[in-house]
Amino acid sequence: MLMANSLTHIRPLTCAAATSAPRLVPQPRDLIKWVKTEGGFVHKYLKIAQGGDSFGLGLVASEDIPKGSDIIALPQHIPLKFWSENSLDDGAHSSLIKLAQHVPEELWAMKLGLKLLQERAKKDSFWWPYISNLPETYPVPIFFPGEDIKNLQYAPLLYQVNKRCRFLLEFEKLLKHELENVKPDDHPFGDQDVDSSALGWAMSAVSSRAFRLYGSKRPDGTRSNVPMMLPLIDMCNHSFDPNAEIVQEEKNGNSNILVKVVAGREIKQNDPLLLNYGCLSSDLFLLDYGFVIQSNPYDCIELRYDAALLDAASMAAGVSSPNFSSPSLWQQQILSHLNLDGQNSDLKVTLGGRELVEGRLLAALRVILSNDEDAVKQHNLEALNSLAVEAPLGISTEVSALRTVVALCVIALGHFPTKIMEDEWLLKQNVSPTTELALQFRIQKKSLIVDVMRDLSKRVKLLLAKESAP
Ligand SMILES: C[S@@+](CC[C@H](N)C(=O)[O-])C[C@H]1O[C@@H](n2cnc3c(N)ncnc32)[C@H](O)[C@@H]1O
Repeated sequence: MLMANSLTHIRPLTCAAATSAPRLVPQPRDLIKWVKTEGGFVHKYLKIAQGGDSFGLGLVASEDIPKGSDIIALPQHIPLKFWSENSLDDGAHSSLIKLAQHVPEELWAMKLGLKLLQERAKKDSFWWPYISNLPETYPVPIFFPGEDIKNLQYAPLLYQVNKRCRFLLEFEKLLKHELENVKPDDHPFGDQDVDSSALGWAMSAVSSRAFRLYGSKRPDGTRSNVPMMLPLIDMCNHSFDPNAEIVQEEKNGNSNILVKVVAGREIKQNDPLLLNYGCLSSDLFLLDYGFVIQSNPYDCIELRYDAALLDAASMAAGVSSPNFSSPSLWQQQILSHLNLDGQNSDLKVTLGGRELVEGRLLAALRVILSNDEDAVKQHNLEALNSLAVEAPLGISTEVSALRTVVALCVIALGHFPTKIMEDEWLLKQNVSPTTELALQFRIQKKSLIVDVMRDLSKRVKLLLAKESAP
């Protein structure tokens, strides 16, 4: 928690503008004009406006825009990438490359963030009109006060937040060490100090705004996958039901790839332009983007496949002597096929999302609770993994398996220190924006568990009704 506290404030660079999303400078350049001046295309009915409750700014149609229209097109030199066509091959660039080598692949946003910081520190950066339009702060958990990190109440997310905070603090030290004796001309940040707060700002700017798109062609004809910041396009807010999409268009062979936003359907006057950022869990939306989506259909909760816990859950569900802790040899073999047993097994399983119960967990429950080797061997793993395949090992095994999951849900809910009703009450008090996000997040997690329980209980009822039908 202390680590996160130390990242609570980013470098105070400017005074905040009177909008819900203060920008790096109070009156930045007109982004639409800049894109047009640089040879980009912007639809005449597009404007930047307040994006709705707590969305910050967004893009809005000032008149109806027909389906299929090009709305924005950026020529190749406008997106900000780690390797840009217009990067100078100088000492500062080589120092940046060296620093980037210390960033783990999973924190790719920090790598592009280094480039963003370099451009932010440059006096005459080509991208300054874009950078000055970026938000001054990001409501992501690495900047939450310690109390609100605790308020998230969900261990897998707390783990990720702490990991990112630890990385930023370590990286700050590494940067100081590596740049100690660098000549001012070779300094990647124009001889300016970069601390963990500035690194956190850059990492969050990238994680909340960058898109991974096709890069230039490799010699074998395939294209690399390159994260890039897309000025103006990144003013679009998110929806799982978007009205626009990003397409890449090759012009003149390989030399110029346009990145475009095209209307996926008619966009009515005053409608916001919305893109789908991806089918992501609520953990990623909060960690990378700093917002919480109500009833996210792609959210799930993580559990550990733990034999003792499963025995306890099964007994609570009415199974007389479950053998998760002592599976027979044939059951153990199936568990290793499911990667739930043996060296390097992956014991992280999930509930929720499209699958409702992760296939590997469902198959393990069915197999262990069945105890009938012949019956199990009549099915392939695909069938055992699927909730859509109803009761492959008989109704009584299926009921035991589903009830065990319901009991697991009860146990998981018990790990949260507060109940949904208490959280909802707290949300109605005058809480800070970060407390509000933490409360919304944990309400969503708990609601997801309740929804899984409700769905599975319904399935159990239907199965029992079928069993007792004449
Ligand atoms: C790519 S930027 C979009 C432009 C941004 N609203 C701005 O003011 O610059 C992504 C950020 O917009 C906000 N945002 C986008 N979609 C949202 C949504 N559906 N709900 C809440 N906030 C959203 C979040 O702060 C997110 O990190």
